Amino acid sequence: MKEAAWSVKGRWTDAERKVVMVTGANSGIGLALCTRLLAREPSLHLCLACRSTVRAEGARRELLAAHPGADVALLRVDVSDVESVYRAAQQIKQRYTRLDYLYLNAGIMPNPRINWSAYFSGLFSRNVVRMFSTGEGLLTQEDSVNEDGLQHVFTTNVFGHFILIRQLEDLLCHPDTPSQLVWTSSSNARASAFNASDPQHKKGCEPYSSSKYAVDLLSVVLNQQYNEKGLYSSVVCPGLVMTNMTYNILPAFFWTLILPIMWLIRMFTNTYTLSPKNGAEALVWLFGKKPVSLDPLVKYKSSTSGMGKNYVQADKMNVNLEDAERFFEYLIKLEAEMNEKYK
Ligand SMILES: NC(=O)C1=CN([C@@H]2O[C@H](COP(=O)(O)OP(=O)(O)OC[C@H]3O[C@@H](n4cnc5c(N)ncnc54)[C@H](OP(=O)(O)O)[C@@H]3O)[C@@H](O)[C@H]2O)C=CC1
Ligand SMILES: CC(C)CCC[C@@H](C)[C@H]1CC[C@H]2C3=C(CC[C@]12C)[C@@]1(C)CCC(=O)[C@@H](C)[C@@H]1CC3
Repeated sequence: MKEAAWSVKGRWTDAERKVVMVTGANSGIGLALCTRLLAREPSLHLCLACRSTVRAEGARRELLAAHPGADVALLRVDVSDVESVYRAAQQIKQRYTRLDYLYLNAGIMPNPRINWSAYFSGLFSRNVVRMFSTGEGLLTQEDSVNEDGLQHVFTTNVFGHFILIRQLEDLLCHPDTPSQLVWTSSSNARASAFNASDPQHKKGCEPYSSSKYAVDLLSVVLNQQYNEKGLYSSVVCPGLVMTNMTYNILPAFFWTLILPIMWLIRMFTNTYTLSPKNGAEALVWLFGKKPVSLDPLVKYKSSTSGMGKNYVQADKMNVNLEDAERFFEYLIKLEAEMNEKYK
């Protein structure tokens, strides 16, 4: 770290201290991750990258209440707004000389709608377990366009984070001391929801599924491009977790009402992690894992057994490598346009 101003409570951060940044850290899985990381390694420097200063300060207070000595800094960034990402990256470069972990966790699923006819026909099909564990075909969303003319879901879940990584290359790429990117993807990521000719999903009605598949593709290419430079990327699925995102699909009282059913479903699928703490399992597990020991083609899934035991399941991803390369080229082109506009 560079400046005294960023050492909370007037303490300097020494070179050994790991620097961890989490986007979307003020609630849900992001906040649970921060809590668990501090419990595991109290000495780390944690930076909460959030769009709302008020909510970020609230999260920081909560973390400090549980871990009074913790070193927690805040950074304002709206990942749906490319200009905000460039500004944030500038600030990060002024504050830090390196980033050990960058958790790319912020994400949205706006205006979700349940396809009830798919739900009821799925209930009596062979795919019922898959339907409940991935939500495949059950949800549609209504996307919008931001001021740059970019799709909102794509920018928030993928592109804003991509720009952040590219802007922070110097802090992330140290071949002797590798850094790790950890994406909060989803088992809802589906190749058939992604169209390489329409990577922003302008035409479809499943932008969330498409964006999470895009994350999976991107992570694969990032590993190809950056491993030699000391940067590694992994994708995680936290399972189905009760957070603001899921309370946006169905009201909180409904989820509470069907909680016994969800515990029952847990007997058949280990993906109903339900609490943010359980959902953060794979994200915490990756912290401290040697990046070279990780498989770039695997999605690490937080899992909770019927008896409530947490563990991580490694599932091979079904990604199209040609689409991955084509998508990366698309991102690089779009980045060049944004660089011209904002740099
Ligand atoms: N809940 C679940 O079942 C699952 C969630 N996930 C993924 O987990 C991640 C975390 O979601 P979850 O904890 O569930 O939901 P939450 O809504 O609780 O958390 C989302 C976080 O992202 C932040 N965020 C959203 N938009 C932006 C933005 N434009 N700029 C900066 N931050 C932003 C939110 O901030 P704010 O408070 O300001 O809105 C919030 O802190 C997401 O990527 C989601 O797709 C994946 C699989 C399952
Ligand atoms: C469980 C109940 C009796 C009925 C609930 C039906 C649906 C609302 C859920 C069934 C599977 C769920 C699911 C998700 C959302 C809610 C369901 C569709 C996700 C898509 C939420 C976000 C993610 O990223 C996925 C991992 C979830 C997969 C399962």
